[in-house]
Amino acid sequence: MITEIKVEIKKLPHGELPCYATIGSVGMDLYAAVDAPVILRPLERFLSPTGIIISIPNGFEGQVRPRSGLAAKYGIAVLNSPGTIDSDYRGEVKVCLINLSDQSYEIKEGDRIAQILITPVPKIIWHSVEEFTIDETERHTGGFGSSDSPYVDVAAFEKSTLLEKERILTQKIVRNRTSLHYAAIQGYTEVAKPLFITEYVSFHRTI
Ligand SMILES: O=c1ccn([C@H]2C[C@H](O)[C@@H](COP(=O)(O)OP(=O)(O)OP(=O)(O)O)O2)c(=O)[nH]1
Repeated sequence: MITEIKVEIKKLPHGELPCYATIGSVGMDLYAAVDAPVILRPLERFLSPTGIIISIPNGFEGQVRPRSGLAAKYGIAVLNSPGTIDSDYRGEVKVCLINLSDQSYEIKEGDRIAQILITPVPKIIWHSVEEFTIDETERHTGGFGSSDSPYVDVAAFEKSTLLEKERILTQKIVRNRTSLHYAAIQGYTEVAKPLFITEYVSFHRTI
């Protein structure tokens, strides 16, 4: 089912209405509303006008995203991707382009330089707590590439609670037998055993 939402738009003299390139496109192309061609040298950036002003309904945002063709073929990216268009913004929509290639790139009037999506955004009301309702998660505090390593962080493992040890072992056994090995060596076999039966079997089935 397709939901249609009316969004008010003003087309400036130099602008063109963004439109969907195909029936199934989710982003609408934004056009460069430049008076004269602009040469973007390598690593140069340019805030391109688009010639449109939009009034996004409250509860929605505009996202300015790059076009993959421009990126893949010419190294042209949207620097602040995705650009955020606030619902209370009444200025001209602009696109901050950057040339990440080693060749100059020419932007001409009417070029399709980016795409815009209007998407719903819930209003968040912070609810301060001392403890989270759901505190134990598979990721826990891991981030920034933590899931890359198949090995148990020994120091962190030693310091963790039994519940955390179970969590670490569950994750690591599925990825790599080293942690199970470690658990057995360190005498954590009671923890590892029930996990061994379920996780180790499924590990072997998936490889
Ligand atoms: O790619 C973009 C990003 C932003 N804007 C406009 C609409 C947006 O509502 C306004 C502010 O953008 P943002 O909040 O990202 O910028 P800021 O640096 O935080 O500025 P401000 O202090 O004005 O919010 O600039 C654009 O036209 N194109």
